[in-house]
Amino acid sequence: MLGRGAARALGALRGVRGGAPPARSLGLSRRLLSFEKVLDKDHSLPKPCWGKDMRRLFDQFTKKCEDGSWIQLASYEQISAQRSQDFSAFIHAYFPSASEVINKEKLSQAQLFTRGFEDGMGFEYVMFYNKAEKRIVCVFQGGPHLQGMPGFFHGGATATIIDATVGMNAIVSGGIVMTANLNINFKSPIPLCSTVLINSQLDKIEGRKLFVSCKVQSIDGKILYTEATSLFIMLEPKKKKYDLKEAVLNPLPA
Ligand SMILES: CCCCCCCC(=O)SCCNC(=O)CCNC(=O)[C@H](O)C(C)(C)COP(=O)(O)OP(=O)(O)OC[C@H]1O[C@@H](n2cnc3c(N)ncnc32)[C@H](O)[C@@H]1OP(=O)(O)O
Repeated sequence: MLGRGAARALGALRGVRGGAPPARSLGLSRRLLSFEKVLDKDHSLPKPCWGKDMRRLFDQFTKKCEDGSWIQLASYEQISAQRSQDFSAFIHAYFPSASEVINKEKLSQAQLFTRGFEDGMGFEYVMFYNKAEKRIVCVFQGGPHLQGMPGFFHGGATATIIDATVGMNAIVSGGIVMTANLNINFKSPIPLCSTVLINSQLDKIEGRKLFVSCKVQSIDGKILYTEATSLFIMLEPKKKKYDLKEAVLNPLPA
């Protein structure tokens, strides 16, 4: 696990983790977007449902965080209440027509797609970020409710975790971005309930465009399951009022 120095470095970046007090003891309201959400469960920390491969890779990457070259990204179902409101206001201002058709009552049931499954049944994952190399590695263990062809992951589930990973890579560099294009080549089916590594790389930034690619591989690196390229667009900077990058790196304000 983390040494004290690494834990402090991570804590400074994220303001949480490594013994930081939970949201409630920080005095944060648990009430978000006018409904109840538990803020302080970080889904990217080890759970009993994680298999030995997932756990071993978590430990390996956590060790790499000790010198500060890698950062483990925390993952909550929701960001803080204030940030949720700021973010919603920004998005609604950016997409006014969508804002008109969004069912405000249904919003009370909203949650991050990849975190909406019972533990172990859907997407179990943890991401590690290397700023110098512009890489994010996602350790992903997909559960039985992600089946497509019998015994294998659904291609849409694979696309989802790819989008989440390359998307996170774009966010940490560009702030508020949206996927404009995602090209996926499925090379080999991924066995259900296996653990895989998703290696993503920020290839280039051109103005508001971020180009991110990734490979999904077996944990021994011998099988290339999937490869993808993507284009993310930073939402118009002049309209930007919300720092998503900061929220990702530091999800619970001190
Ligand atoms: C926390 C978990 C993170 C997970 C990440 C998940 C992210 C997502 O899944 S987002 C959901 C899926 N994506 C969407 O719904 C986006 C829908 N699309 C849109 O809203 C808009 O097209 C949007 C915001 C991407 C771009 O719109 P806008 O800001 O008006 O930019 P626009 O002026 O059209 O384009 C900017 C530039 O990008 C280019 N571009 C835009 N789309 C594309 C595309 N699909 N392919 C190639 N180029 C494109 C344009 O040609 C333009 O280039 P240039 O500046 O050289 O002329």
